[in-house]
Amino acid sequence: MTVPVISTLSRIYKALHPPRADPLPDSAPIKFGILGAARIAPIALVDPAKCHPEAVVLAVAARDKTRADEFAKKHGIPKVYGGANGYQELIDDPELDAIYNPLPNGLHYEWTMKALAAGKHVLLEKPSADTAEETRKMFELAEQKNLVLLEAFHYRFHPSAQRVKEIIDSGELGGIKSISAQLAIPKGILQDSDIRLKHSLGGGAMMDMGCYTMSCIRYFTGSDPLEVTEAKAEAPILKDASLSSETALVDGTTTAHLALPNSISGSLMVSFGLPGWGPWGILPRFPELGVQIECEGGEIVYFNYPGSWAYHYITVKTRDGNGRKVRTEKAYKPKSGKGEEWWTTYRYQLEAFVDKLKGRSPEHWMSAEDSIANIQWIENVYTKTGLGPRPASTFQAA
Ligand SMILES: NC(=O)C1=CN([C@@H]2O[C@H](COP(=O)(O)OP(=O)(O)OC[C@H]3O[C@@H](n4cnc5c(N)ncnc54)[C@H](OP(=O)(O)O)[C@@H]3O)[C@@H](O)[C@H]2O)C=CC1
Ligand SMILES: O=C1OC[C@@H](O)[C@H](O)[C@H]1O
Repeated sequence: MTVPVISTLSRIYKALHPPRADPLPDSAPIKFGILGAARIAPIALVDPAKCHPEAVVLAVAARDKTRADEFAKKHGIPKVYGGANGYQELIDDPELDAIYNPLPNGLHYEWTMKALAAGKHVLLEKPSADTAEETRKMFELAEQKNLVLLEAFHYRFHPSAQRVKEIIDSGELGGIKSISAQLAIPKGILQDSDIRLKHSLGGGAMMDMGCYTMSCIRYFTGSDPLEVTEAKAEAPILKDASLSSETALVDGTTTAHLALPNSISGSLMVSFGLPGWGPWGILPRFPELGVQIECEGGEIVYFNYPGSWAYHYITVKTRDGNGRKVRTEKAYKPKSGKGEEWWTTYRYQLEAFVDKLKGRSPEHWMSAEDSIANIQWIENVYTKTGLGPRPASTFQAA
């Protein structure tokens, strides 16, 4: 027991404090600029770039210049843009090759379109945009301009997600009968001011977390749903929940049932506010981070798909004439191909993004069609709940 705990902790430590990679003498690094001093940016791009020999974060922009300066100083980023035109100045910087867009969901479309228009490749945070139509337009522009656009579904790039897919596709367990995915955190974690709770910024649990569950269901079954058969959104979790329309349209918890081809049933549950348990509900609940796949000849439980780099397990239960067998697998490093045990999901994702920009074939990718279908089915869930899709951007592309 002691050894696995120590090896897990040392892997997590190394993932969060990655060794610096020296630049390659014969391959210029891809120079990234970051839109906004977002909380996700350090783990999703700054740290992965430090340990990638062909990536460097050269610039950051924030609405408030002081905030941009502080972020740049803390993360060793040489160039800073700030103020009302800061985002546009960053995008127009001729030294940059690629833009990382971790803005609130409702701003993904506008700033990705602007970045592509300025000739920059874009690594775009999930969910791609507020609507499928916006997502389609972004990918069309990227294609027209021969630029790379990737929705940052980092979990997909991790060997553990690929191992689960490999087990399913091997046919070892027979066809899938049902799949269920959850992503939920205990109540009290999000501040009322969080972008996830603002309808006008594309907030809502189905957007923020549901995009993962929808993506997992579609990826592991290898198909799009046929129908959202049932969907229910529960009240917002804001402490001062006045029922203004902005607040009332943000789902704190959503559950949905999906019909998929081959009579597969899918279900998802996402929440920003799992209630406590025990006396008066004072004991905090553990986050729900799993995918369960029931097949004709057994079952797979994949725990912690969004944070698989830190810790995960894949339990495979098989049933055959000889009874039941259970095995547990872990996959921090691919059996073949590039990767290290300590690489985060984001580091694997960056490897693929840089490979694509360098004209190499990434080992894994997420296609435009995949991103468009994912947000379309999120919209379909919202429609079924009665809340309706998130508001389309008012930005008009030139
Ligand atoms: N891949 C992953 O694991 C994760 C992805 N995400 C995604 O990343 C994105 C950002 O999430 P997160 O980092 O948690 O969010 P933050 O609130 O920390 O960052 C959002 C950034 O958007 C900028 N911004 C611009 N306009 C507004 C506005 N009107 N209101 C608020 N912020 C604004 C702010 O930049 P400025 O500094 O200029 O003020 C801020 O830094 C989301 O799309 C989210 O879904 C989030 C967490 C995990
Ligand atoms: O991308 C994300 O991953 C983890 C979640 O807790 C978070 O809200 C989301 O933005």
